[in-house]
Amino acid sequence: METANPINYYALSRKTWQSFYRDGIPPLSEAELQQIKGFNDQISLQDVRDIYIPLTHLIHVYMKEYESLQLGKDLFMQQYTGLTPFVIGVAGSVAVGKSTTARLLQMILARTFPKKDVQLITTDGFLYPNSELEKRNLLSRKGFPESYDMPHLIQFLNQVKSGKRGLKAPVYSHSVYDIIPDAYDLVDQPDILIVEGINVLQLPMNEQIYISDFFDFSVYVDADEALIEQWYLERFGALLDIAVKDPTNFYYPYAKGNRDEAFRMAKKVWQDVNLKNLTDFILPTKNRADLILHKTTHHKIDKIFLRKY
Ligand SMILES: Nc1ncnc2c1ncn2[C@@H]1O[C@H](COP(=O)(O)OP(=O)(O)O)[C@@H](O)[C@H]1O
Ligand SMILES: CC(C)(COP(=O)(O)O)[C@@H](O)C(=O)NCCC(=O)O
Repeated sequence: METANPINYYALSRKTWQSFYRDGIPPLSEAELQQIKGFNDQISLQDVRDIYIPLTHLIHVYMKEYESLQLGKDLFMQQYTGLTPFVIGVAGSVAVGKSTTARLLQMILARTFPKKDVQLITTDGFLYPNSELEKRNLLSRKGFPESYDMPHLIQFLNQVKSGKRGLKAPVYSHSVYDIIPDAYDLVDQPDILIVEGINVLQLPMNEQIYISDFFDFSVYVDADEALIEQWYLERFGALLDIAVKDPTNFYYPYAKGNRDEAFRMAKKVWQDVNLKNLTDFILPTKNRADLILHKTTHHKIDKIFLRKY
């Protein structure tokens, strides 16, 4: 897989990155470490210290610039609009670890800036429900650009930026494999909103405005294809283990059936759907991100690319 364009990015080793802003940061408390382990016990706490803490400082630099530009614009226009949410996009392949990265970021930002309300949504919730995908003959295209209700997502982000209260983001469940009717994530005037999804840096045709127009900072989570496939299959295994106890789970029949056959099916879905989506529609958006986090085996971040301009 091709790496970031070296012309407009600083290529930084993990060692260089972790040397940024090391001083004066209080160590994570036992409760915070437990909280992180609580949502994924595989996460390396070394990564949290070495990668995510410098990252929050970088985001703070962008936030200061954002606030100052907003105030400057208000002064110029002789008006007061107040601060609008700072929006962070997290992009990357299916199963590369976007949602894990986004949750970590949410937790560490909230800890670093205790007065800021940090909220998180995922664009999976803006997929059309399976019934609608079926009508549009798109069931085998889940995750591709046309499977999302982009106008809805754009309108939603516009409302977030306009300071609207009590917004309801629809919710997708991997284990139901569909949108959950009547469920939602509340977005209520956050100071920081993290928007995570495979499509967040895409430039769909027929849209006057893109999702990324609402972003004040963006991250692309990157890794070699073979590793992402491995993580996809590991997650599939974990989904089967959960499903075996629940007949209503989408994966229940696979969990009860022959495990090798189930994995053969998952491999085919990876090859025909998610890998194709990665190659054709997700990877081309990588060089639009402000920061690229490159992961190697065991999800360890080994290289970081920071956009120069
Ligand atoms: N930093 C990490 N350390 C350990 N495991 C991780 C890490 N990030 C992701 N994973 C695992 O990789 C799989 C895919 O991660 P997930 O966050 O669900 O990806 P995405 O949101 O990109 O589809 C999951 O099984 C998750 O537990
Ligand atoms: C819902 C998704 C499009 C989004 O993926 P995510 O980034 O949340 O893992 C994906 O998990 C998916 O369901 N893809 C379709 C093919 C499949 O894996 O079943």
